[in-house]
Amino acid sequence: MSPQFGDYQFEIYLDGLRGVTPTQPMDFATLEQRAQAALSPSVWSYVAGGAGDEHTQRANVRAFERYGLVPRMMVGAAQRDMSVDLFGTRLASPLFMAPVGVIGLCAQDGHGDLATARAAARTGVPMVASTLTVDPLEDVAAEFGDTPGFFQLYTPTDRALAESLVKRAEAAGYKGIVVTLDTWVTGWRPRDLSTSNFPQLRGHCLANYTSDPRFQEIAASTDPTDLVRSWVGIFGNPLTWDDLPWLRSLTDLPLILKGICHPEDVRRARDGGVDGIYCSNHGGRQANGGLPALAALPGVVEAADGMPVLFDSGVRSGADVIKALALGATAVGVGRPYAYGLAVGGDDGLVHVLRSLLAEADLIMAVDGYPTLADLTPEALVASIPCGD
Ligand SMILES: Cc1cc2nc3c(=O)[nH]c(=O)nc-3n(C[C@H](O)[C@H](O)[C@H](O)COP(=O)(O)O)c2cc1C
Ligand SMILES: O=C(O)C(=O)c1ccccc1
Repeated sequence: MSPQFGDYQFEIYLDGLRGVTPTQPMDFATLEQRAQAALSPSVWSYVAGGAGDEHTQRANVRAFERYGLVPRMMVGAAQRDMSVDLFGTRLASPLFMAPVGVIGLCAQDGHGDLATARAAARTGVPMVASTLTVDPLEDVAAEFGDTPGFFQLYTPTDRALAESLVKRAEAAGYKGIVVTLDTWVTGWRPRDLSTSNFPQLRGHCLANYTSDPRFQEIAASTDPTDLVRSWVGIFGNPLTWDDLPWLRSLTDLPLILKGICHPEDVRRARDGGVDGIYCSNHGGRQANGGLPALAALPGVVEAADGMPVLFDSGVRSGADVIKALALGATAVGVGRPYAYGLAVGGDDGLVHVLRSLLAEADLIMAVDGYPTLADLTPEALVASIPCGD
C-alpha cells in the first residue's frame, strides 16, 4: 500500500515502543498554550489577537461545530486519495498555508518565512507568502523545493510598485497571485492598541518593500523612520471593482481574490476574469461582528460555479479541513496553527502541525468512508450541536 497521511500516527506509536514520546503538542489547546509561552508578549498578542472583542474570531472556530460528518461503512476506504488539481498543478493534498505577515517573527532566528517555505518543501503543502515578510520574496521562493508557492499581494496605492512586486513574484517562480482585499485599512484591534504595538510600524517585515527598486524611488530616505513613513504612505489601496481590469492586466498567472464572502462579489470577480476565489474573513482580525467565514462558504461556492474556491478562517483540526471540503472548498488554508507550530518547535514543529492536520483528515476519510475528495459533498454533512469549551 502506498503511504497515506494517516500513517503519521504509526510513526508516533512506533516511537513510543522505543520509549520516545512526542515533544510536539498533539492537540490545539496545548499548541496554543505553548506558543504563548514561546513568543514575546507583543508577537503573541499580534498573532493570536483579532478585531474587537474577538467574537468573529471565536465564531470562525465554533462554526465548524454546527456540522457533523455522517459515517458510511464498507465502502472500501483502505486507500484514500487527497490529491487535488489547483490551477493546473497537482497537489498531494488540498491543504495550504495561508499568508501570515509576521510569520517571520515567529521563528527563533527571526526568519520564519524561510522556515515556512522549507516546511512547504518538506510536506508538499504550499505556502502563500505574504507581502509582509522578513526576507524578500525571492529568498522565500528559493526554499520551496518542488512545492508550488503563491504570492499574496497587498496592493499598494502606487501602481508601479504593485507591478514591480508582481513581476518579481513571476520571475521568482510563484504559481499564482493572491490579492487580499480586506486589509487596505487595519481593523480595530484592542490587544495591539493597548500596547501600542504594530510590528510593521516598528519597521518589521518590510523586506519586500525595502528591496524593491520602485519603493526605493518612493522612499524619502533609507532612515528607518522614513522608510516606515513611506510604507504607511503607500500600503493600503482601497480598491474598487473598477480596478479589477488593471489588476487582471498585471499578470498571466492565476489571479485569486482573498476576502470574498458574498455571492455577488464572486460574480463580479468572475466577470472580471479572475481564476480563483478565496473565501476568508482574515481570521476575524479585521472586522468584528461579522459572520463566521464558514457560513459564507456555501453561497460563495455556489456563485463560483466551478471556479476554484480557497477557504480559511478558523481551521484548527483535520475534521475542520474535511468539513470545509465537504462544503465545497477546493483547498483549505491553515493560519494561526502553523505560526504556533513554528513558534513552539521551529521547522519540525511547523511540519508536525501540517502532518497532524493531514493525518487526522485522512483518518476521518478512512473511518467515515469517504475515500476521495469527490466523495466529500454537502450531503455528507448533517446539522450538529455546538458544544463550546
Ligand atoms: C499574524 C497574522 C498575520 C496575517 N497576515 C496576513 C497577510 O499578510 N496577508 C493576508 O492576506 N492575510 C494575513 N493574515 C490572515 C490569514 O491569511 C488567514 O486569513 C487567517 O489567519 C485565517 O484565520 P485563522 O488563522 O484563525 O484560521 C494574517 C493572519 C495572522 C494570524
Ligand atoms: O495583521 C494582519 O492580519 C495583516 O495582514 C495586516 C497587514 C498589514 C497591515 C494591517 C494588517
